[in-house]
Amino acid sequence: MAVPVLTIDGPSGAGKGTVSRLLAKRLGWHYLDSGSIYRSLAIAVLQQNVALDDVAAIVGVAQALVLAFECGDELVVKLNGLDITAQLGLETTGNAASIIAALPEVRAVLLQKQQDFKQLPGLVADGRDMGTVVFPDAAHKVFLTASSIKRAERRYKQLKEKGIDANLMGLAKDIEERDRRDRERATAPLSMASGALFIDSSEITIDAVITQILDFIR
Ligand SMILES: Nc1ncnc2c1ncn2[C@@H]1O[C@H](COP(=O)(O)OP(=O)(O)OP(=O)(O)O)[C@@H](O)[C@H]1O
Ligand SMILES: Nc1ccn([C@@H]2O[C@H](COP(=O)(O)O)[C@@H](O)[C@H]2O)c(=O)n1
Repeated sequence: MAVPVLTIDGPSGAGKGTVSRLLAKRLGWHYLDSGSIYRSLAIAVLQQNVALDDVAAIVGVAQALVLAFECGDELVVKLNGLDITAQLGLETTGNAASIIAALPEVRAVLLQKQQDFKQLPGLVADGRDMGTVVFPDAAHKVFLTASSIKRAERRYKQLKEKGIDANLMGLAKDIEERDRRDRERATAPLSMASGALFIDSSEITIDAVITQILDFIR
């Protein structure tokens, strides 16, 4: 039986994770936060003091990566049995993830780990290349974006709520730099999949985004 897949790609802070988690719950489907895999790898690489340009060593860390995901209201991620959820959302983690995600050898190792999430009754997958590379045959594809200043403001609020110190201008600069790297890399760059529904969430609520996607897939 074919497994229905809904892919939601877009830049950092567009709301992909929030919307995907809520949709997965609503539909009773599995959820893949592919960014958390790249982020977990970045944490493992940094923990082991591997340089971010040492391709062979990073591939070794990727091959040995043992991750467990617990998807409740918040996603809990364990690396080799240890809870790394608190480190996942840090900007340093996101920036390191984006640097190693540009390496084709790393993407090749992580491809199957992501495809393994495709299981009945269905999957909502969020990331940068879900609809273009990882699940090109997905039944439904969405490209979710928002202006970079809105995304920086949302990220700022999110970090402050977690008690993490943040600087709005610094966040905006980091987000733009990460977007540029994700869009311009040679392998699996961030781009809109053909046939995807385009949504700009700058001026609309999370509920409105969810309604548009549910209307699209029904
Ligand atoms: N339409 C919206 N209106 C207001 N706030 C929103 C909207 N969409 C998302 N947010 C808020 O923006 C923040 C970032 O959202 P989220 O983490 O889902 O983005 P993301 O695209 O998954 O980012 P990343 O790719 O970096 O993981 C969250 O605090 C979320 O609640
Ligand atoms: N499918 C994906 C998902 C993520 N990345 C890279 O990881 C970085 C962190 O992702 P978040 O979604 O958690 O912000 C992101 O900037 C990308 O470089 C990816 O390449 N492909």
